[in-house]
Amino acid sequence: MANITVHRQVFQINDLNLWYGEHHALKSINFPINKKEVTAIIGPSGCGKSTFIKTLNLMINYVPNVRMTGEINYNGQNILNEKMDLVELRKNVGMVFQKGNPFPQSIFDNVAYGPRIHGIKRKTHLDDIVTKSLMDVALWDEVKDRLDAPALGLSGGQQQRLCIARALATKPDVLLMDEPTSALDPISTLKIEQLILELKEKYTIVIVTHNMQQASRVSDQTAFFLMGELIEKDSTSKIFSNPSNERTEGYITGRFG
Ligand SMILES: Nc1ncnc2c1ncn2[C@@H]1O[C@H](COP(=O)(O)OP(=O)(O)OP(=O)(O)O)[C@@H](O)[C@H]1O
Repeated sequence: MANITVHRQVFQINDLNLWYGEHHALKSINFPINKKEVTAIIGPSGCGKSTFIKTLNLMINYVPNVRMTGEINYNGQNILNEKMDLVELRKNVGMVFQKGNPFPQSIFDNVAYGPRIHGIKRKTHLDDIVTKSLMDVALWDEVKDRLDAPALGLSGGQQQRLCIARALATKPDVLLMDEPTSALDPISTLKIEQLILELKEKYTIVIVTHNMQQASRVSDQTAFFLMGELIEKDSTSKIFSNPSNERTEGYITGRFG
């Protein structure tokens, strides 16, 4: 029988340290991220949440004077290895930011952007990808009659769903979301949360959030960061009902942060 290794973890982070110049922003982080689960990263401002999520597809490499040690194993391969193909990595590990940031192009071209970069040119193929990606984020019905209209004409919540569709169009297996609803109204926020719950059937999702209700609503695992350290990571129900560390409890009960 073939020797097949099944990775339940998409990422395994081992002893990850990160410095911005002299500032030690991530301190010896050890962290498995499970496949097809939602992992929430919580913690007070400046604790390293955004820094951490940006290491997972090496968007952090765009920041000058960053140094890292340790390992970030993605499907068994250490992405800190110099030979890593970053275009391929970011195709597989997509990212959505705080504010929807569509390109100043049409709705169609925004979603087709990634597939085109990866060499898909045939119109019918692009049509299929764009339709499916927009359906996946429940935006299709709202935009199907105006795919050639500028994406910047959409509402904030629609722009954020469009950016999720743009990330999905390259068929990633991980979706990183850095405070994806912090600029949205409550109804748009609920739509994104509903979407996250649907997307986890197919994707592994890591979400940074300041909103603890949101973490408890959408995530399976929660990790609490404080001053660059991972204080505790556990199932979301355990973190919010009976955390092991008193600093986690202090944060989730609102005693600090
Ligand atoms: N480009 C940078 N250069 C230097 N220091 C940085 C840089 N980006 C972040 N830092 C510092 O690293 C630490 C972690 O920042 P990070 O943005 O990851 O925190 P965060 O938990 O995401 O905060 P917030 O919730 O406010 O977004 C902070 O002390 C921050 O000032």
